[in-house]
Amino acid sequence: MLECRDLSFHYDRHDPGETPDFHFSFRLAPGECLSVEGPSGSGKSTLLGLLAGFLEPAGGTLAWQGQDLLALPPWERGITTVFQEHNLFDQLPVWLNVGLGLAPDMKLTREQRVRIREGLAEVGLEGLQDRLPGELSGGQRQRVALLRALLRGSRVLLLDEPFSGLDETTRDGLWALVRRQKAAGAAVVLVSHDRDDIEALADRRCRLEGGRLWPVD
Ligand SMILES: Nc1ncnc2c1ncn2[C@@H]1O[C@H](COP(=O)(O)OP(=O)(O)OP(=O)(O)O)[C@@H](O)[C@H]1O
Repeated sequence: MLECRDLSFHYDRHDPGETPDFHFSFRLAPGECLSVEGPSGSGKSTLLGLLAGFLEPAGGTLAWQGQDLLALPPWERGITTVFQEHNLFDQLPVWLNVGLGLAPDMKLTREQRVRIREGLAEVGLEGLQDRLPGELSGGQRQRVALLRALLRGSRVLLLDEPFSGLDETTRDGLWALVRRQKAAGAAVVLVSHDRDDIEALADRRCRLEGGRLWPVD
């Protein structure tokens, strides 16, 4: 269970802007997907940043199966985030960019190489394994980043509008990969406004408003 209890945060500001203080609480079982909707500026990236460990909360608790995650740096939390920007390594070919998810030291086993090749085919990138990210379209780069995150097999996946702008076939392939991760026990937080994505993947929906998460029926 991913358990987030009154995880709170506020930005230091000098202006009297309208950004509220944030207080996030939710529970997410292994294999479950929670979708988060909310208007621009409502705090969706802030929520993901707190969960991933890129922002430090002012208070509250965050635990996975009872283990305190706040005590751990981002890379030890077992959480993988896919942001809107793809964060690929420009100097590495596609297959190695994906491989970094499986072996951060880039020493890939035969099985891992096979898994990468299969994964690339599943998301419609067959034959592009030797290209550099700069030689791909935006949608292709998005698929590389997603595939890297999904093959990593993290216990918690944070997805920020991951399927926007993709054609249906590609999106279906990526949905299938996310479902497989769910079946393997990953808890997924999906930031999305896309009704199809939400219906395809989310077990529960919530909305971010006034700095808090509210359930949506
Ligand atoms: N570094 C910062 N300093 C001060 N305020 C910030 C900072 N980053 C974000 N904010 C404010 O915090 C609020 C939440 O921002 P956040 O980026 O989490 O929203 P969001 O829901 O992800 O928005 P979008 O959908 O546009 O990406 C906004 O009002 C934003 O102006």
